[in-house]
Amino acid sequence: MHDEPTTRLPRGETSGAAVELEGVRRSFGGTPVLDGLDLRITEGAITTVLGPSGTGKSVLLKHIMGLLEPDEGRVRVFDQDIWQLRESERRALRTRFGVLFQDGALFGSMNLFDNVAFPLRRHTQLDEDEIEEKVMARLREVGLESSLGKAPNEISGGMRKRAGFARALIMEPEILLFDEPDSGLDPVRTSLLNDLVLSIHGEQGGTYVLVTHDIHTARKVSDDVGVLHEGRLVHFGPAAEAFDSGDAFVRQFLNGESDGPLGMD
Ligand SMILES: Nc1ncnc2c1ncn2[C@@H]1O[C@H](COP(=O)(O)OP(=O)(O)OP(=O)(O)O)[C@@H](O)[C@H]1O
Repeated sequence: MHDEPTTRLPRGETSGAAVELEGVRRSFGGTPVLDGLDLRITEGAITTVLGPSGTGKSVLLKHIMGLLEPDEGRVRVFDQDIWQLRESERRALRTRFGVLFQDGALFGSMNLFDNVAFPLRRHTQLDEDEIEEKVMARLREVGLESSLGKAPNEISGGMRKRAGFARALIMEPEILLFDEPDSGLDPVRTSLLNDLVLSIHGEQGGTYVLVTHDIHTARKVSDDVGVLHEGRLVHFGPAAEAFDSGDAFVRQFLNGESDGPLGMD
């Protein structure tokens, strides 16, 4: 049984961070994936974490949401150390997150309307008229109101991402996590999705965290950029600075060069 989390700030004071990771270590089968990672995600900002395939970007998102517990280190969400909370409090904290998974993670047996309505039907007492109003508003925002009766396999990859975005927004999350929103999309559709991310964030605010290996996405949408390599952030700061970094790995990765410390393995 836990008392009030010891790391919570005095009432009325906030750190301005939506999420903070401090010295987070996590291994799988003896192999370190996160190796003393520090990260501060500013409330209201769009933060992008870039890194090569298999560096632990998805593992990082799961730590941010409290789905994976670090072997060492702390994760604070809205100034609460989430592993000092009771399970019920942690579950309540997770409802403040929305997630857009790589493939949209839509239910194949449901049309788009029912996919977007699903969290409301499951987690709220709203009646069907109220649900319809909210779902239609979200589908309109992402330009899918005329496809509401379609199944996920009847629409394009870009439309599936947008439907996943609408579903991620439906519970009005304060923090929205995007796991490679651009994977599998061509450059034009990636750019259109990024425009949509920016316009919805501009209208509604909230804290967005994207993980991606697409530097164009990072350039376009980010306030802050972190670069993950070998379990740590080798760079973190305002987007403009990331692209001028003197670090050899950061420069190689962000400029897509074959020459540098990052090899084929
Ligand atoms: N539950 C798990 N059990 C064992 N190993 C895991 C688990 N989750 C992740 N890993 C390992 O952690 C490493 C990082 O995986 P992760 O999916 O976070 O990478 P990523 O950067 O998101 O990759 P990609 O860009 O290819 O999606 C991989 O080697 C993966 O096999």
